[in-house]
Amino acid sequence: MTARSPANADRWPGTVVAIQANFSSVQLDASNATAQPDSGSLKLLCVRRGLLKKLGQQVMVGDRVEVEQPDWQDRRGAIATILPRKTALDRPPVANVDQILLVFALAEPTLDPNQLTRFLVKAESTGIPIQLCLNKQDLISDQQAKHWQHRLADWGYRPTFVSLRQDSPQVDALTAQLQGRISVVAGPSGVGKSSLINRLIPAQTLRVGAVSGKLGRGRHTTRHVELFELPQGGFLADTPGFNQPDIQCSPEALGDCFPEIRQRLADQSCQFSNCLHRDEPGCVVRGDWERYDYYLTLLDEVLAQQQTLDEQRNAEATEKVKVSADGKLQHEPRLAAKKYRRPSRKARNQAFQEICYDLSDAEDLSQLEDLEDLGLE
Ligand SMILES: Nc1nc2c(ncn2[C@@H]2O[C@H](COP(=O)(O)OP(=O)(O)OP(=O)(O)O)[C@@H](O)[C@H]2O)c(=O)[nH]1
Ligand SMILES: [Zn+2]
Repeated sequence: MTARSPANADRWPGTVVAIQANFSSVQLDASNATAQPDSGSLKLLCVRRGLLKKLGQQVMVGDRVEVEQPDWQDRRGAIATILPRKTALDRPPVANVDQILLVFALAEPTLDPNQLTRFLVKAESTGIPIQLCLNKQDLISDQQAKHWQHRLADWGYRPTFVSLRQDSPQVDALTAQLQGRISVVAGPSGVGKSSLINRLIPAQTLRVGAVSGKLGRGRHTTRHVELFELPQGGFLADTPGFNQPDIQCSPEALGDCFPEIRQRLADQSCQFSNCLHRDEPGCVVRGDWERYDYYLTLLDEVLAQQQTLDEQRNAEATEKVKVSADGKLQHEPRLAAKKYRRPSRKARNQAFQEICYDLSDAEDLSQLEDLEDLGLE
């Protein structure tokens, strides 16, 4: 985390840990502690400076920001700068994620290689590094653990085996992997994600980390993403948003989501550069490896998806689909030029309400110009 420099002495660096409506909860860096007593590990409820709004810059959970004019008493401030993002996940919407912590159980529920593959491919498709954690080691024999270790090594993964029922030293190894990083926890239901988070973040921290007032929504609502600070530094995002592993990537990109394929293509090349590794001649990927059939199944899925998308795009280009009062789809020709269409009354009202909401928080009056832009003055 960056320390404050004299040049930006009135700006306080921090990380956005939650967003609700127009407010961001910003956890200030611990390095601020010397400048303001009690400001380290302090959260401020912040609005966006008017200029950021004019530039159309949205704040995301995980964003590194600089806060101005902190009101230490009321714990409020204004976000003056959003620093460039290293990464930006879509679902869940979190910026600067360093790794995805994928949690599965070795038993109860039974470790299903097909389901694990779907989650792994989904995680790989983001391009963000993956840490695989296999929990409930206490429920299987050493021999079974070895079997999974070798099997997953063939897939290209080196998981951390843990048991949250026992004092597992491997949990410390996991702690070290998470330190100083932003990690998103993902995995199916019942594998022990909550148990792991409770182990990694003692109850005290969680209580302190809980948002209040205007930000106070449950941490398990789908829209809500929140980062929890780890005692050793770093943040964990626990979110259900990631947990439907619907694979959305192009057929050409799917191969990149399998370490086995990456490995084969690192050593040699297929005859055709756009090879999808099915039945093309001169393919170096096709062959006798465990997950090849899973690859083919997922390939069929993404090919079907792409076809649907192409059809939708073609239809959208020439016509508009509307749902009539009796639930039937109606096709209408598309209006030629956008500028002749007035925004709907609903859209204008919504935009108006959003701006009023902002104004009621008295950020500054420059947003009145936004009203003019919308023709609502
Ligand atoms: N035997 C055993 N049981 C465990 C272990 N870790 C968690 N459990 C149990 O597994 C069950 C599910 O754990 P949770 O932590 O709620 O799992 P989760 O992944 O958060 O589940 P969801 O909230 O449904 O997503 C609970 O009954 C835990 O007590 C473990 O290491 N060994
Ligand atoms: Zn090929």
